[in-house]
Amino acid sequence: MSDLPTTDQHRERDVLLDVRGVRKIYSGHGRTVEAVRDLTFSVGRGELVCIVGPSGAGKTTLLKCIAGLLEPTSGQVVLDGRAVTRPPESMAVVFQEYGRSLYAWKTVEQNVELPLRHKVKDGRRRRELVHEALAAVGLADAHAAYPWQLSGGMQQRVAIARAVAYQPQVLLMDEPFAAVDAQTRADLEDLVRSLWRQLGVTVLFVTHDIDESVYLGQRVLILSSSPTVVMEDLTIDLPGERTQLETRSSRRFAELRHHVYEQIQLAKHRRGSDAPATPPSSAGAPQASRAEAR
Ligand SMILES: Nc1ncnc2c1ncn2[C@@H]1O[C@H](COP(=O)(O)OP(=O)(O)OP(=O)(O)O)[C@@H](O)[C@H]1O
Repeated sequence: MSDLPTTDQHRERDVLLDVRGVRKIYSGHGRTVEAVRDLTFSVGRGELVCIVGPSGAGKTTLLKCIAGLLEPTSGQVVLDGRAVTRPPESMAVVFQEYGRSLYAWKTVEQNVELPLRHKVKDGRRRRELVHEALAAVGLADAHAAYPWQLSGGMQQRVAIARAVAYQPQVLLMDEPFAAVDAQTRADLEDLVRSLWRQLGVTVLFVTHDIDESVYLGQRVLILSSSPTVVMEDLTIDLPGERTQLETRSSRRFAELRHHVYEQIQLAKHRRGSDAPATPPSSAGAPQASRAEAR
């Protein structure tokens, strides 16, 4: 590919999240696994950054370290100038398994309100936030339903509403749409982009799906195989206004997608120990169907 911008030549930006040399080694039961070797990158305030990498590359591990749910073996995560040592109030996480993250015996409204209870003491303000968040994800009418009465896509909307109601500075999403059908997934992708634009929240989105990463992101971080490093930090120079039909059928989308696909293929065989700091960009025809980084 001719002119792929890498984010090394970054514009000046206001860094909100700084991941500095994060390494994570799991040990126990006579086994040690170096899941993440050395991850360094930053995310600007209000950016939407996607992370793709081969299966087992340590994406979930990284997100847990960022969320303060896991302690890195070495390195540091800094949020707005402060080291993250436990889950920060200004972060919310949406996981893939919406079924397990919602309480079946609580209504939609109660599920969204729950994490707010310790953050917003004023009950009226809490209910306002809950209703605004449900309206923002198109579920205003479902507030009294129970999760099990909703489709998978609707349940994931509830999980997103819960994160949005919390008014986070940073929204972390770990393969949030992996378990829904293709049409629902497209709708939820558009929902994420519209909430991001509307709320000005900073989003870090982990996905296996190469098309999804290019469609959603302003940048895509491509990870190597485990032990993991950032192989490439790619700027997605598609227009800000994106639509499933037009954006995905544009030439630039195909070029970017092709490039990420190719890097992921390389990443599968390249471990952190031998990934170059800034790999070259390359050209070629787009791959066929929706590509997965597995
Ligand atoms: N609690 C744990 N204890 C030991 N090893 C672990 C633990 N969690 C993850 N690992 C190992 O760390 C590596 C990275 O796992 P992780 O789940 O972070 O990768 P991933 O990129 O999110 O995977 P996938 O794409 O398949 O979801 C894997 O080799 C995994 O087996």
